[in-house]
Amino acid sequence: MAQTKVKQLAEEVGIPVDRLLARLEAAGVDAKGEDDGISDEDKLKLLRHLREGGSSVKTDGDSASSRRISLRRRSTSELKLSGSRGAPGKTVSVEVRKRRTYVNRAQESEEAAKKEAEEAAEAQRAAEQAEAEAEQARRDAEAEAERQAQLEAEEAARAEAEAAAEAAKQQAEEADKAEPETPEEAPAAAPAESEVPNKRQPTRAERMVDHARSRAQENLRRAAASHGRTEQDAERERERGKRKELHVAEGKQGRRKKKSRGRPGRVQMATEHGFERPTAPVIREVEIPETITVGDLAQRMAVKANELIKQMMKLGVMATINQMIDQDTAVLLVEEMGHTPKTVSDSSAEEELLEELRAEESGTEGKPRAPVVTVMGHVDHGKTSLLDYIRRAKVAAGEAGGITQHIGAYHVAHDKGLLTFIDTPGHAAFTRMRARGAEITDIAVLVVAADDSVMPQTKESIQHARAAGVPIVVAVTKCDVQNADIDRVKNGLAAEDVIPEDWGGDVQIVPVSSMTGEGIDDLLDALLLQAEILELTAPDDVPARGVVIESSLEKGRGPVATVLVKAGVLKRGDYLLAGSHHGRVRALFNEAGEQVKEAGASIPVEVLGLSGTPEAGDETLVVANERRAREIADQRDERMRESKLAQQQAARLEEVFSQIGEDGSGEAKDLNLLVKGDVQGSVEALTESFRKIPAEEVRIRIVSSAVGGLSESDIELAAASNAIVIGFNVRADAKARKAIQENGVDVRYYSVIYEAIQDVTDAVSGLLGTELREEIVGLAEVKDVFRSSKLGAIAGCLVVDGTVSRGLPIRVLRDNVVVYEGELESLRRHKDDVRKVEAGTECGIGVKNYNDVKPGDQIECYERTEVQRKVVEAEASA
Ligand SMILES: Nc1nc2c(ncn2[C@@H]2O[C@H](COP(=O)(O)OP(=O)(O)OP(=O)(O)O)[C@@H](O)[C@H]2O)c(=O)[nH]1
Repeated sequence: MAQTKVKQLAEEVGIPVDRLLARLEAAGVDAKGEDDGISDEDKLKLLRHLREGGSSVKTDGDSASSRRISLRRRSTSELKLSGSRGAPGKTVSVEVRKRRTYVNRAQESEEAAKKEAEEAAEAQRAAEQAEAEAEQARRDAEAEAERQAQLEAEEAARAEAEAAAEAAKQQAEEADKAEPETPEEAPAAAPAESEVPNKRQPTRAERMVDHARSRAQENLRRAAASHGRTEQDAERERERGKRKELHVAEGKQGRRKKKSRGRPGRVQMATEHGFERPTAPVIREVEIPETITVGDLAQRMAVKANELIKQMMKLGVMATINQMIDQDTAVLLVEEMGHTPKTVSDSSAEEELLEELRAEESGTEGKPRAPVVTVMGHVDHGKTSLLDYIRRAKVAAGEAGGITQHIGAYHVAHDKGLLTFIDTPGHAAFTRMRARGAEITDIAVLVVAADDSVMPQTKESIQHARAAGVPIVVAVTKCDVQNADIDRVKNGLAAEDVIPEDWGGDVQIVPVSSMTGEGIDDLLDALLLQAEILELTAPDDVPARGVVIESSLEKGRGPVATVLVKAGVLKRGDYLLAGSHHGRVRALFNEAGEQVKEAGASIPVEVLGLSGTPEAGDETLVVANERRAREIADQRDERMRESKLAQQQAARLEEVFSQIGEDGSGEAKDLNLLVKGDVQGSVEALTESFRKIPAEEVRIRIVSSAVGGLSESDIELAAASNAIVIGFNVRADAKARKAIQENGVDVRYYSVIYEAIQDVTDAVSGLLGTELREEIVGLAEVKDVFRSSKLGAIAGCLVVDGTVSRGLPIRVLRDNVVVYEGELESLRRHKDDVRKVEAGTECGIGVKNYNDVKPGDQIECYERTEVQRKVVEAEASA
């Protein structure tokens, strides 16, 4: 017979061993200890006893406990999460506690129902708790491990859910199992069990199982979503983070890595991009100077330099980023890239500045200023001695040590006023200054030695002064010498049309001696008197401007420039522009070597602080700031470089007439001529004839006429006076030829007087007319030739230079030899008729009445323009 031990039975029914022993004793079963065996018969005995009223068996419990029996079940399971990527694994203990109490419904049906509901709720809570723990475990796992862990978490969640479901199922089964037993085996101990088989018991079990299953499914779904989110999950994520996508990554959120959501409480910044994609291409107005680098142009168009270089390659131009391109090319490129070009002159900034200065000066009243004097004359006549005497006697007078320094100019305080002397004697310096456009001299002192009278250079000096329109005061030097003859000097001067005052003319003649100092004060008086007549004034409350007299690079001082102020007051600290250099005036020194704070009109000063050494004759301007100074200096530098390449614009005979009225004034224009001939007779004949040419619109001026070959001085005078040189049976010497080349002076040689007169006559009367000049505007290379029944031979070409336009005359070249001249009949691009085709573009060209065009030929497209006709070719090299 099968025997169960008391202990086992007590465990099975869930009551203490003592209590079971008491009940067994009451039922008459002989069982003393927990290890005593109980047979089936004993069990039935106990059951019978219990049915018969065993419920009232007194135990140490209360009466209520006799009416019910509680089954407690605790199941513990372990959830093992293996770590990934080196993270340690984790074990989560899951404990499910369940308690079920069976109540005798016969006695407490209502109460039992209530209790049952509570128990069911408790069971439900227990299951939920288990699931909550599983959920927590899943979250932890999610945080610690990534994809691999998720997969395992999925597994674990499923296992756990199944465990929970299993637990619930087991419980339900147990309840089911208890059902048949209860009415027979333990009616007293568990009277409620007689009622267990009612309909509610299995329903509840099923419900719990269903619930556990649905939870398991939910867990599964979440686990799966953690590494492959569904659309709803993404939406939820967006909602949670309030994160908005960039338009550039639309629909690509799945690619992004999960990022930290920042510190709690931190203000969530909008992550939307600030840049908005333009809706239409931006068309810019691009300023184009006369020359520009590729890189700079690209920057102005806001495109990458590479893009621009590519575009240039398309047009057939190979260029690097730092390459300079001219304005025309730049304009073409800007148009090609869809922007609007705006050409600006290199001198625009300077013009603007000068315009401002002019406007400022025009409204300002001029103040009297000292005259600026230049000393000229024949060699050894005493120019340097005179200047030295004045400087020594007048500048250094009263100064300690009497040290003076040569700065190119100095000023003298005489009893009656101030005078400024240019310290470089001779007309060469004077002319050079003039040639550079610097008209700084107010009065010319013509030095003539009393013992020598008028000499060739005296005459030249007179001509230079006249050409510049500068009044002359004659200083007859060496009056102290024995053979001094002032009357002879006066005679010589009168022969040159310099008439002394005492002879009824307007030229003051002052005898002086640089040895004794005799007459020096009279000379200064005469100069001041002349200045008074000239009424020299300059505004002083305008930005200072002046002219560079000379400059040098000095050790320890840097670039030093002597500037003669023409208007305004130059001060220390001013931003000065001098030629193509600029800088802030660091210090100013006068001719005595003393530092001064400022210098007004007609005062020469040494300026320290410039970026380089400007050239004599360069204009200086004070500008508002360094940026402007640098801008204009750069433009001037650029212009200078260009002018070195291009020949200086000198007057040309054929342009004389065409320039009439160009300035819009309608006034007569001067035609300056410098005449040199082999003999006096021919020179006189020429000058007389020129003066007699009837010209209404052109006024002929003979700047100089002399016998002899063309000298450097002649060319300099012609350049400074914008004169045309007429050489009759004479040629230029080597120095003069060099000067001709440098200055671009128009020199014409004749051997027949009539021809010279005729040319000048034609020039001033406009009879030179115009001639047609050709300009090649485009060149195309023939790549292939197609035959068309309608159009004949069509040359498939690539335009390699310039522009090929319809309606212009063309030439067909074979090996650089013209083989045909004609017209362009058709110009096509991709079967479309076009008006013009730019360089770098392919096109089809049909040549009118010419079918013999071959691959390799070149088609030149040219334009005819009218230009002033040239009379006689200058033979400068002769
Ligand atoms: N007795 C006397 N001699 C003078 C006078 N002026 C100049 N001399 C002398 O004449 C010579 C030439 O004088 P410079 O002053 O050198 O003449 P310059 O015109 O400057 O000469 P270059 O520089 O060669 O053009 C010198 O020996 C002087 O001493 C003067 O007024 N009286």
